Amino acid sequence: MKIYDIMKPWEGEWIPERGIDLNSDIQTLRAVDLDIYGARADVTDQEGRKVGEVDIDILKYLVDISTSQVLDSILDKFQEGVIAIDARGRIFYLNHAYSKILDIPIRKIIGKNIRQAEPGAEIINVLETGIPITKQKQYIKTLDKYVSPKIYPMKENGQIIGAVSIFKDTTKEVKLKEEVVKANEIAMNFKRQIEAQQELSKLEIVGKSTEYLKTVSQALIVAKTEASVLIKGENGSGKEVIAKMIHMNSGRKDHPMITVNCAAIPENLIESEFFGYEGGAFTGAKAKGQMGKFELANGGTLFLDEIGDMPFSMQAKLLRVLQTGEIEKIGRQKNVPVNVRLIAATNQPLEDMVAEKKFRQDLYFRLNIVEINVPSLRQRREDIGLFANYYLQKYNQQYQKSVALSPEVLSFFYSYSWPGNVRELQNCVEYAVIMCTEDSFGLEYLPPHMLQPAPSKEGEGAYRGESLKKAVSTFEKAVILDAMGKFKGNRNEVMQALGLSRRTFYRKLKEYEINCDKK
Ligand SMILES: Nc1ncnc2c1ncn2[C@@H]1O[C@H](COP(=O)(O)OP(=O)(O)OP(=O)(O)O)[C@@H](O)[C@H]1O
Repeated sequence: MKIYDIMKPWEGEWIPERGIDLNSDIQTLRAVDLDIYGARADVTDQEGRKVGEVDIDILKYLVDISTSQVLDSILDKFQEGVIAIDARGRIFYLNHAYSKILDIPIRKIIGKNIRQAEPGAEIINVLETGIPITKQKQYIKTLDKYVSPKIYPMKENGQIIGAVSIFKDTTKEVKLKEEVVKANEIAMNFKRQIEAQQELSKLEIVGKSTEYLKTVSQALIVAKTEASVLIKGENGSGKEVIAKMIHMNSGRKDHPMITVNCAAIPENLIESEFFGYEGGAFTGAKAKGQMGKFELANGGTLFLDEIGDMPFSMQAKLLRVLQTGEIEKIGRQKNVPVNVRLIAATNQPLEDMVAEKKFRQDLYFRLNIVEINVPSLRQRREDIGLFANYYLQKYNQQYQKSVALSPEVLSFFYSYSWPGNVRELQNCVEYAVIMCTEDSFGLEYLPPHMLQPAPSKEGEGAYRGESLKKAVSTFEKAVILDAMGKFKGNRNEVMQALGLSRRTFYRKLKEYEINCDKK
């Protein structure tokens, strides 16, 4: 502060004998030097003319409080910690708040060099660079505290003569804010879980375990975007169910969702299945041509199930469509633009397949913008009872029966590993409802692969009063369902084990309405 900041201006003309220069710095004055003045001192300009007057009492007071002792007592009233170092880094001042916040007695560090007392302290950087540092939040791990430091260089005539750091203990505020954020997150998760549950009941989807609701809420979030989604999960865990949910909650819900099971299409037909062809494009082609899945899904969603089974050559073609937004229809000169959202699903470790060069890395990245994992039934055991009752009701209705679930079967269900997941449970309940001739089914009615069957005389009890044709179909369906469970829903293995051609196999699935064909 300068003298002119506190002087009372003088309007008359008078040249004094002695006065204080109006540019004098108050801090540089000494109280004893002011004793030569009376009650007032004259203030003079550079030519020695009186330009004002100052009250000596006030001036002496201000000179006094600028001594370090007074400053000390003021700084000591601060709740903020203050530390000051000189040009060499020696600590010449710190207040009690500093000592309290950082839990260091003053005597331990006063007079020491900051480089030894606190190596790596930010104030050293400020001393060396002259650039101030302000931080909203700095964590002190050893004390589990947060501070918000403001560190300034002290300069005189452009030279750095020291640095001062002022910081507040913000631990309570930061922790409170963190609590609030956490509470919001919990509320948000809760809200999402409620939304997920509402969505499930709307779509007749079963599941209330936290793991499954998490998957459902992720699906609902991603549904609102246009991002490609890769759904991962074991066979029969419900990947297609999640894909449908994404489609039904997206802006494309009024357009079709077309499902392609990449494993079910023979390699030589896959291109025409995807892109379609013009009439007469090749021998055996339909006269009117055929639309491919991309065209059918235009405006909507294309769900590529078992993407890991897509032939490598086809992967390149798919990638091109994703990059250009156009398809090359067989037999057509001009490319056809398509607007399709892609959802892919796999039960194979695609990352490993990429490493083994069995799956294109560029396509993998393109598909895997968002990844959703569907938990296996083992990972959500609390849903097992729900599913069991849900399917029991469904198949009792379908087969006009009123079979109940015995407690021993239910407890077996909870302990079983369900390698084929929801589909296996569904097939198992359907099988049991078909086979059961009693009011409630016990373990003996479960598909044989799940348990060691009790030895029985061949054919005993096989006749149940129905025609041979009906009995054969019932048995055939049960065998397919059982094999589906045994091979965890892997259709290729089931086909092989049952000695069926791909065509016959899919025809039988259709005929018996076995729910695993992605059509
Ligand atoms: N949450 C659920 N609620 C009701 N049914 C479900 C649920 N999840 C799966 N399912 C049923 O389980 C069966 C298998 O589901 P889905 O076809 O979606 O599995 P997936 O993982 O796509 O199978 P795959 O690996 O064979 O392609 C279907 O009949 C489906 O309706």
